[in-house]
Amino acid sequence: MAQSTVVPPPYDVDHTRVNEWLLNRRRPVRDLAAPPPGSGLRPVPGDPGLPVIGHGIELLRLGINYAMKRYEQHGPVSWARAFGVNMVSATGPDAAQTVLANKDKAYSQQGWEYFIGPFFTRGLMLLDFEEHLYHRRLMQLAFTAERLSGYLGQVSEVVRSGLDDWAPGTGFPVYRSLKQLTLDVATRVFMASSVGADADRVTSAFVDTVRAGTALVRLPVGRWGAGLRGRRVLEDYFRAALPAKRASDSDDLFAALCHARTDEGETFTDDDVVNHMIFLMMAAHDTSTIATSALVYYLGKHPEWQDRVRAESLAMGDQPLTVEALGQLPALDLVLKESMRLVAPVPWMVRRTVKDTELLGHHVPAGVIVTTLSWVNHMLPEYWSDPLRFDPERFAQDRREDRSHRFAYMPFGGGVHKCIGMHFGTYEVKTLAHELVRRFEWSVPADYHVRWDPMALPLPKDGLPVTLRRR
Ligand code: HEM
Repeated sequence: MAQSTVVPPPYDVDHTRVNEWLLNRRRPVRDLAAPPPGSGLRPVPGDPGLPVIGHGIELLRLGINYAMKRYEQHGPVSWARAFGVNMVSATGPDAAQTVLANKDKAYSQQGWEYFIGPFFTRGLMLLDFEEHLYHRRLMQLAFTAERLSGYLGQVSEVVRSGLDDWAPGTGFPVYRSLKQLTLDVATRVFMASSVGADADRVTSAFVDTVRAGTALVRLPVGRWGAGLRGRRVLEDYFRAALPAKRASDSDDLFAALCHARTDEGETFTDDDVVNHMIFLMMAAHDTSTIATSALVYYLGKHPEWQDRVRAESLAMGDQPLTVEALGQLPALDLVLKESMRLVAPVPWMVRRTVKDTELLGHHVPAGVIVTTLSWVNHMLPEYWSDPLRFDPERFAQDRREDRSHRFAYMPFGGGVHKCIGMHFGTYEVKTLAHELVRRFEWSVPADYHVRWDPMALPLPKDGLPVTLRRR
């Protein structure tokens, strides 16, 4: 595969001198580890960065821009030290495929464990191999087509009543408002309840647990400490709700996990249910909020697409959205795909090698953190025409640029850990968008460019203010 040409940053960073310096300085290249003699493998090139903090500052300040720079400098496989460990970047679709398809069983979820293990312990994404398959099979029972249809009806209800409360105006804070709405959806669909008086405590516990993963200081203080406290709040919350849920026959996801039973009689323990619920709430909440925020942003920037999406939704009338009805919104489908290409809600995926392995001809030793970078893959000009341009038609049948490589487009990951909530998440975001365009019109100034925070997940730094009008 030809090396990528220089790609401008896909989102703005502050063009301060410090950032420019961080982005452009070159350090002497060092090998990560010597390949076994006679293996014919090459070492992984890279460098450790500054003493103690390594390249952590660059990653936190520059995010994908920095990953792109390293790809240009070293190619698809390189290493850097950050957050106290050596990390190998597996950039580009070929590298992502090797890692995520994991044919050699060399890549384990212990990579996530290192960053978010203390906060999301034994969530599905943190389990490995046989144990993971066991839990995934059981959890799948909560995501059958029949269950999804049931959830979808509830999503529509919550979204419709939530949007009735929105007070339009100039500078309307899209991100915060969507985050509240997706939390309301999650508490209704996942728990058949409202977190009510606990809402603020539970919401901030989620925020703290998610942000803790990129703490530079991994001690029970500051960001890391807040994450640990957040985890305790969530555990107490779900554990207290568990007995009633076990006894109930409600149609929410929490109850579905309590009652999941395979033909062989396998079930989840109480601890399993609490761990899975905490992870699921996190996995569903931020990702959907970011995907919807990106979609709202691009529709605000491109009124011709907003009109097109609205025309389809208005033509559908007031009927409740079903799985089939959602399939009849092709423009919305294109726009959502393009929004998640331009802003991958989960921009990187983390693994750890459990044995020495080969990655695109490079020797990667056991015990190393390996990251695949979906957001970078979405931006490579080898796979996408004019990658920085908002161009939903690239996903249309006659172009299908996403088929250029199985791992060129991977907002939901790939391989055995591919997002189990992909269909639910897609329905939720489409429902939100459908109800939004029916009720409102919105715009952003022509010279406005949102900045996505490279900390943990890409959140709009300024909360994404738009001018919102009721139709
Ligand atoms: C737009 C919305 C979403 C996006 C972009 C997204 C993205 C992802 C990605 C990239 C992964 C793979 C991580 C890896 O391989 O390391 C993943 C895994 C996962 N997601 Fe999602 N997700 C979304 C919504 C949801 C929702 C709504 C749920 C639950 C209802 C959910 C539950 C999960 C779970 C449980 C896993 C772990 C799967 C496993 O390890 O087997 N996600 N998601």
